[in-house]
Amino acid sequence: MGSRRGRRHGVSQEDREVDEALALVSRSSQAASNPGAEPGQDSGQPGQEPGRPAGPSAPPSRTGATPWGEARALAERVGGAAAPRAQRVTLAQAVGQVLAEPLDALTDLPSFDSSAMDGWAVAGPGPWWSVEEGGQVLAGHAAPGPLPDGAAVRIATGARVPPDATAVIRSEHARLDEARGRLYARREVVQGQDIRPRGQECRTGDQLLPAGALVTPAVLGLAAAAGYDGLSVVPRPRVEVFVLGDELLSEGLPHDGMVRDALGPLLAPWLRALGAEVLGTRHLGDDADALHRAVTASEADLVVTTGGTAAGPVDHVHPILRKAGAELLVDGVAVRPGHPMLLACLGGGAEGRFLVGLPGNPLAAVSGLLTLAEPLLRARAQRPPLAPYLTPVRDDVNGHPHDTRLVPVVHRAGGRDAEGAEQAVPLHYNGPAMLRGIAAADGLAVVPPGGARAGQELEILDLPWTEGRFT
Ligand SMILES: Nc1nc2c(c(=O)[nH]1)N[C@H]1C(S)=C(S)[C@@H](COP(=O)(O)OP(=O)(O)OC[C@H]3O[C@@H](n4cnc5c(N)ncnc54)[C@H](O)[C@@H]3O)O[C@H]1N2
Ligand code: MOO
Repeated sequence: MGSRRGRRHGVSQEDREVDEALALVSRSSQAASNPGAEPGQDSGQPGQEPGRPAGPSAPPSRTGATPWGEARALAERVGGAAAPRAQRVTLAQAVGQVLAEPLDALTDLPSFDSSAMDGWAVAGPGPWWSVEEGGQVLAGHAAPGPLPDGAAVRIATGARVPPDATAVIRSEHARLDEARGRLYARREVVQGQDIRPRGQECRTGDQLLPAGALVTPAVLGLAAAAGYDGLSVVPRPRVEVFVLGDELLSEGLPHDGMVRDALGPLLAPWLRALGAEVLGTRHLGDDADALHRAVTASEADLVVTTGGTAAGPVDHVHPILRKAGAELLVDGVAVRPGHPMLLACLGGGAEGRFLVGLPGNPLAAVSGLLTLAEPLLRARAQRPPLAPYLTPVRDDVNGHPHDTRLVPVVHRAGGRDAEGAEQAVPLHYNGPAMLRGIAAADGLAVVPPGGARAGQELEILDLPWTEGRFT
């Protein structure tokens, strides 16, 4: 706390008043109804109704904190400001990255006239005589010779259609009189049927996908079919995580005032799900020199720290950023939880190297991850912006008088109203030090200052596992 620009050291009277007011409301009206809420986090101002803007008696807004939407937009801008050079990688390495160049077909597809079915290639009207007893044209085999008019030859799906063949008849639609060596069609034969002509899907040079397309497993298949052995992609942003705090344990039960490090295990896979390459996660304790050395020596495009963003005696993030000559771009965001989060530029030339300082409280850290790291990484990897996604909220949600709130919700898995329309169900256990709510959630609802009424549409930030899948 106290991390707003120009007054990082100490807590102002104004800040104390805000938090005391919120804590009182929370204790009197929230605690009983919402066991998971924490003082100052799940409450509106006294007497305030959800969905109403803060009235004249609302505590004053904190100065210097960047509005939530502005902070996200700024993180996206700096992330996208300098496009990193394209990188040539194998197909397998490219999955999950973004195409740096359009995917142009290197060949016609199919690259030869091919049979769509197992059956007979025929030339001209029937009945046909079999070209050679037991003869057949198989996929991948040598080019067959021309088919004389009136002839038929067995053919397999994917095999080259002999020159001069006029149709393919599926085996189940043909009858072979073996004694006479004659082939009869059981139904009308249409010129060209079940022949896939060369270039049906694309011609050499056709654009199959534009630059910027996400390389999905389906894109890998298409690229391979179209002749690619590797792809030119936008490199994944490299991220290094420094977990701060002497009180953190890496295993076993919490004891003696120590707590388990919840962010080390959470951040690397979450960052990977956001498209980053994670160089490593290191626990640095509360050692300012070690943090300074680690931040200045890091080769990452983005350094993510956890904890130490406030103004306590061992909160070293601001001092080491000053010492490193970093430029603070965002120093506190008007969002709960997570308001002490910060974004700094560490220099690094045209492309820029950045640091996102996540608050130590675990849900506050998730809030910082989605507010600052996600847009920065997305823009740097040149992934397309996400269209805002709105859904009505099932229940009233208390808001902060001035700040945006991010509240864990379930919206895909089971949140439906009587008519079956999707709705977001706000979850309890959403205090800044709690992960119980977010662990059960598939999104975070963006609650405007003043709160929201049941039925009101709120923006939802999807979590990477929203659709029930995670790799
Ligand atoms: N006087 C004030 N103090 C605080 C304020 C305030 O407004 N005035 N704001 C509080 C808020 S809100 C937050 S968020 C935290 C942010 O503080 P820091 O970023 O400096 O975080 P720490 O002090 O290092 O830790 C806070 C809390 O989180 C626990 N923690 C830290 N790292 C981890 C981890 N990896 N895994 C699990 N838990 C972690 C830590 O033990 C503390 O309990 O400041 C408040 N203070
Ligand atoms: O409200 Mo703090 O920002 O716990 O997260």
